[in-house]
Amino acid sequence: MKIQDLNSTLLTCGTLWIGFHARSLACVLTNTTWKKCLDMGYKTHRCIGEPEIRLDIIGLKDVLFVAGTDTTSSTLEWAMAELLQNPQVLLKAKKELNQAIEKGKPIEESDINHLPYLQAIIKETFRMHPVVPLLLPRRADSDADLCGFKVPKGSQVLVNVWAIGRDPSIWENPNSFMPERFLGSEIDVKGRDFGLIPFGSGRRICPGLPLANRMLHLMLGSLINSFDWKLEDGISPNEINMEEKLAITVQMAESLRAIPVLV
Ligand code: HEM
Repeated sequence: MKIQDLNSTLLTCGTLWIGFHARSLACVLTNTTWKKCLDMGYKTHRCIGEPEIRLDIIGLKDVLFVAGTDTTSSTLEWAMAELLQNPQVLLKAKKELNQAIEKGKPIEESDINHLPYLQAIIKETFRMHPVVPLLLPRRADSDADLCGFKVPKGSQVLVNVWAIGRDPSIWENPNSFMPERFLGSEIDVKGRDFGLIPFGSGRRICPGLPLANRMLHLMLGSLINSFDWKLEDGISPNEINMEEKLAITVQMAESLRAIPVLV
C-alpha cells in the first residue's frame, strides 16, 4: 500500500471540511460585513440564479487546500519512512502508545499530551524533513547586516530551514534520526526556536500550524497503534530510498510502500 494514498484520503477529508467552512463563511457574511469587505477592496461575482460567490473567500479556500494537503501528507510519509528505517524507534513508540492507550485504538486529541515520545518523533521528522525547505521568500525593506553579510534593501531573502535542521553546530549527529534529543527539551515548532522552524516564524508563520500539528500526531499515532508495519518482501530497512524530490513540497523521490498488519 502506498502511504501517500492513505494520507491523501485522510487529508482530503480534513481539507474538504475546511473548504465547506470557507464556503459557508461566504454565505453567512451579512450585508453590512459584506459592504465592509467591498470597501476594503474585496471582489464579488454574481451568477444568475446563484447566490453571490465571494471570489476572494473561495480563493482563500483554494490556498488552504494547496498549502494544507501536500505539506501534511509528505511529513507523515517521511515520519513513517524514518520509523520503518529505525525499527527500534517504532518499537519504542508502540510501547508508549500501548501503555497510554488500548492497543489497536485510534488516538484522540486528549491523548497527545501523554505521548512525549510520539511528540519527539514528529519534531525530529520536522527537523530532518521540513517540507517547505526555504519557507516563503521575504524582501528586505531596508539595508541590513546579517552576521557580517550586507543585505541591500529590496533583496529577496530565503531562509534555508533544511540546512538549519542539518547544521552540526546546532544539532549533534544531525543526519541521524534520534527523537530522544527532544525528550525533556523545551524546543518546539511554534517559531520561537530558530533551530527548528518548519512552519516559519513571525507575521507570516503558517496559519495551519495548530491543525497540521494535531493531525500529524493523530494520524501517525493511530497508524502505529492500529497496525504492525512491515516492508515488502526482500526489502530491508536500510534499502528504503530516502532520496528527496522537490515538487510543491519536498517529497520522497520514490513513494514509500509498506504493509499494514492488523494488531
Ligand atoms: C506539516 C504541515 C505544514 C507545514 C510544514 C507548513 C509549512 C508552512 C510554511 C513554512 C509556510 C511559510 C511560512 C513562512 O515563510 O514564514 C506556510 C505558509 C502557509 N501555510 Fe502551511 N504548512 C503546513 C500545513 C498547513 C495547513 C494544514 C494549512 C491550512 C489548512 C496551511 C496553510 C498555509 C497558508 C495559507 C500559508 C501562507 C501564509 C501567508 O502567506 O501568510 N499550512 N506553511
